[in-house]
Amino acid sequence: MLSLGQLSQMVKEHLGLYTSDDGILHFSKWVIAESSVAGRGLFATEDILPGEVLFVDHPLISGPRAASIEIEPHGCTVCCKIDAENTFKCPKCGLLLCSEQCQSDNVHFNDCNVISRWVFKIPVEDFDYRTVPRALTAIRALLLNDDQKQLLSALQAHVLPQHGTEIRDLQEYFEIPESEVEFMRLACCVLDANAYQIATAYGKKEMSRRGLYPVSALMNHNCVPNTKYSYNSEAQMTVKASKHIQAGTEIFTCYSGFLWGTPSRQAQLYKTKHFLCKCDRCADPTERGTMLAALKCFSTECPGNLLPIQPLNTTSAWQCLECGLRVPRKNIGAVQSAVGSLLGSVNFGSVDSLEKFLTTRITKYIPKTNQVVVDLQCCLIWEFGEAEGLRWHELSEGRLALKESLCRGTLRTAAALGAGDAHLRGRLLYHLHAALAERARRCPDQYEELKPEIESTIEQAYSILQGDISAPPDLDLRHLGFKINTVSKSARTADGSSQNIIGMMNIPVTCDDNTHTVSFMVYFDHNSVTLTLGGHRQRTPSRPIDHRLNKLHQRSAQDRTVPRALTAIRALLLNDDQNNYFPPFKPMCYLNTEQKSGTCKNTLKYQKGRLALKESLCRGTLRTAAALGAGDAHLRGRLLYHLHAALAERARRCPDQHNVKNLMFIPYAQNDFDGYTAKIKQVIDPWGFNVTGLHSYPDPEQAVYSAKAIFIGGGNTFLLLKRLYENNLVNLIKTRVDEGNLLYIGSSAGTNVATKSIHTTNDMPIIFPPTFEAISIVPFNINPHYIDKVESETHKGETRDQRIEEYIEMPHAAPVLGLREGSILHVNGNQLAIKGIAGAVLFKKGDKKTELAVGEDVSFLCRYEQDENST
Ligand SMILES: C[S@@+](CC[C@H](N)C(=O)[O-])C[C@H]1O[C@@H](n2cnc3c(N)ncnc32)[C@H](O)[C@@H]1O
Repeated sequence: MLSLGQLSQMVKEHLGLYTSDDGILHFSKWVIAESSVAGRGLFATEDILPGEVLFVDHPLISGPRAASIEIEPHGCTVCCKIDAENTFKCPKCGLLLCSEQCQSDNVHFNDCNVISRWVFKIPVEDFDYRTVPRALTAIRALLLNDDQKQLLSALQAHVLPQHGTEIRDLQEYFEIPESEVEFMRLACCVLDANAYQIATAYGKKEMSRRGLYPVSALMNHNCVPNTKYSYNSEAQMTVKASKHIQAGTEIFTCYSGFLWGTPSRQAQLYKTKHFLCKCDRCADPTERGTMLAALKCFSTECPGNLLPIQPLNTTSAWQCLECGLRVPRKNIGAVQSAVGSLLGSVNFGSVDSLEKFLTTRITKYIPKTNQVVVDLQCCLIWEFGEAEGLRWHELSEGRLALKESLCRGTLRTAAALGAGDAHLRGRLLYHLHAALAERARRCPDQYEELKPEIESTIEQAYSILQGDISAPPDLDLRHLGFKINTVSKSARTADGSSQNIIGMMNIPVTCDDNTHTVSFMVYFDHNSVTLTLGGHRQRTPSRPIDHRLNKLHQRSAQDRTVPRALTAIRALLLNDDQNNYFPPFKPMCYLNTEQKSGTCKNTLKYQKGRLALKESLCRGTLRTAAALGAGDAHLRGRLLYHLHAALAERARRCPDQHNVKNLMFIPYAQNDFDGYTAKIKQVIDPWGFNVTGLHSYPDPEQAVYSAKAIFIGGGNTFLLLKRLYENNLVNLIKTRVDEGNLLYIGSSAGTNVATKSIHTTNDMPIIFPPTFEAISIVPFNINPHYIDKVESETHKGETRDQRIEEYIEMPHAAPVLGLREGSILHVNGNQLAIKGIAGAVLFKKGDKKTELAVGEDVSFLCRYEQDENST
């Protein structure tokens, strides 16, 4: 047996081999000492603050967890991928592998070398594919050097017949030297007493592993620990204080389920670690008032709860806190078994049945505070907003509210137990934040009210979970304040690879004193977030340097977990010339469009116009050729070929452009959404369309994504634009219209917002939109309901012409098309025509007002380029 001094020295050397990310060797604020709880333990030598790193440990050995192999036997023993179709047995040693690459990996080379030295009793083909992987972690102990073997042997081992059975099974297949059998058996006993399950990356399904972390192994257990631990992608384990640890006190971890009731924890600890915990929580029948173990009183008249009289005695009778009824332990056991059987009937794969079971069945038999209820509640929390079919945008109002209240309830329970900044608390705070953010997205009016909690929950969640491989991949971005609109989490990219897409995100980025709003697609794959440029840049009025971008830059200097997005974001700081070299856009696959490769600038600015321009140039040149009498000349053939290709491309982009049946009405310009929609419906439905109001959809963005045609009605333009921005619809509508995927109809205010800006509306500015910049389907302004000056008019106010002229004099002014009542501007790609019955007028800087007749082609307006510097 090593002395404490020798053990401390070995531990120091072990830690010294692996410095943490910050380069600090965390060994200064604690020592290894005799513990009154059990054997040796770690003790604080100084006060340690919550969140302080105690040490960063590295596994002596790691490998598959025997229990998980029983459940999921098809894991690769090198990369841990579970791939039943491709896994195969190594012909030399019988270990499972998933690829040639894994077979030639060093890890496998070493494993195989040890095993293939043994004499085989039966051929590899006859091996049960579980047997060798189950023993693999212990087999790897044979590869340790002498010092490491000594350290392993110095750790606590429960040498009992139930530990090490995997080595006995291994001996059925191989003749193994006795010394190796002995050491592997010891390794199994040490592993069972000390190993930690290694967390996997968020959302990644892989074979579960355990690791023997020698320093962590010296921490004793307490049901309310004062530390938390997390893993990075190299399986390094960082142990931090989850609460203030006073100098001289013992440093504890928790070996059991934190939200389990005392009888369950006791049973598990006894069975696996061979001790009965006597901590304060275990000694308190109510477990700090959380009543996690409580059962309903057996007396049907009584609403009270039963709890163990002496929780530290596993045979203690239970008693009702209300009526005092005493129940023998064996009767309690019978109820607990019945609850267990009831749980066996639940289909855990179905959230619907889980929710139904939780809300209608289980609470008939056990109190709402019972650990079984709390556990099921956690299952729902993790699923709502995250699982397939239950993504944020698909979540019903009821479920969103339920998620929020379950998060709050479970946070209360964790706080009552004294969890401190435990991983569980971080996870719950993240989920509460996400639920609140979703609520704010759905009800923008509530944003101001929700904002403080949205920010504080993510702040706390971030400080607890940062650097943790199992943390949600968008934690960083949410913490930086980016609003992420969930669209879909799984989609296929154009190159065929499967990606998880969180959604679209608009980031204001400052460049040359102008703030650009840039749309990104947000992807994540297990432990990183990727932002991909997509959508359109929009210039918005100048704002101060974007502090979030700076924050991201600063963080990159010290934090390796900065999302891979950083490089993409930095690219936004390039000037226009550099921008031309920016790599081609990736297709925005979830919108089902394929954007052609091109420079950033081209794709952004001219994508829409060029297809339409090509079409109209082909037609124009064909007309010229025909007028010249070209006949079937080569030139005509070439032009026809190009016209055909342009038409085919248009048809590909909008396969059913002319097959609109449903019209999405956006009533945001008025306040009576239902009444306004009903009015429009009454007129349009009889024409063979089905009109639905956007307000009737739970997720407006999602609804507009799916719409083929929208109609934005009139009312107050300021109010309308504000609501469009609040619902993130401005960029979305522009993108979809430009791609040819969405038909746009606007009347009055709906016409104003389709233009470059709303400067030329006739409405009163009753509310502030974030900017006057509008959807910009056309690059000029419109004045709807244009009225000519009536010479006999005695009214002394400004005429419409005077008002428009005032705008035209401004440096930022674009041309203004005045549409008289009964006029329509028909936009088809780059072809613009005045239609209807009343004609229009055009105001341009430096020009006199021009009359435009019905039928007139005004496509030239589309080519109007505003001086970029004048905004
Ligand atoms: C990982 S070791 C902890 C370090 C151990 N005390 C040592 O000296 O190496 C786990 C073992 O320590 C003992 N232990 C840990 N926490 C305990 C507790 N709260 N009460 C009783 N025994 C405990 C149990 O025997 C358990 O199996």
